[in-house]
Amino acid sequence: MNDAKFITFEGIDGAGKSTHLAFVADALRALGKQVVVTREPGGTALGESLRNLLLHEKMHLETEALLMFAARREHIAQVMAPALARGDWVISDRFTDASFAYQGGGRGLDRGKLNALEQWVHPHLQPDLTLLFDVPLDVARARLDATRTLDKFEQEKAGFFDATRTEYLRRAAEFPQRFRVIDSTQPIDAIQQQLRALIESMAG
Ligand SMILES: Nc1ncnc2c1ncn2[C@@H]1O[C@H](COP(=O)(O)OP(=O)(O)O)[C@@H](O)[C@H]1O
Ligand SMILES: Cc1cn([C@H]2C[C@H](O)[C@@H](COP(=O)(O)OP(=O)(O)O)O2)c(=O)[nH]c1=O
Repeated sequence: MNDAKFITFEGIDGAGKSTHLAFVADALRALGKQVVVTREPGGTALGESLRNLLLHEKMHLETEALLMFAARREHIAQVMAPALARGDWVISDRFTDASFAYQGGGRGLDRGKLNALEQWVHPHLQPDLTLLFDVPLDVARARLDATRTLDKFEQEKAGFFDATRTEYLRRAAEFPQRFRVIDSTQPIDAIQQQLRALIESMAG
């Protein structure tokens, strides 16, 4: 039986997604699942080239949205769809909710255009579970400042992340059946306990 599931990790930069990705993958493997861990933008050779442009070059807002979806089209064709078809679990560090949150919320691109791109690129594919790591902006900012050199998105101002976070939370309310909002101000251990329980219930 193909019990493959598609799980996405979302949140503003510094919320803690990457910290928990490997944990969830390991927990699933311990339950006997084959797991593919991937990320967006990226996940394929072409997608990683597009990621490099997207994270470092200035471009028109619509170019940015189109390239995000171009990378996604390739990612679905080469990695996600084949993995799900053979029964693997797919865990992606970001997916289309990020386009709605960053290009839509953060940059103000019309949601209708994003809906059209989503309908074009993946009319039938949606995550089974989307983990939204939610933190106030000042917490995320302090975590980023402490740990890394900032890319194009991470250098955006508070207003951008405020709008990004608001759009993520709006989508979580719109699609409650697949979203789980994780209070990412909790200690890492507490979050992982919660994630373990979720994964165990999902993996049956
Ligand atoms: N719950 C947490 N409590 C304290 N620090 C955290 C927590 N989650 C993540 N961090 C730290 O914050 C930084 C950014 O986390 P990261 O997982 O890279 O965020 P993201 O992938 O969402 O941008 C890392 O140094 C990480 O160790
Ligand atoms: C997938 C996606 C990512 N992004 C942005 C969000 C992030 O700032 C950036 C890269 O994501 P991410 O992999 O989370 O960055 P990092 O490795 O630094 O944690 O791309 C969008 O703006 N739209 C999208 O559709």
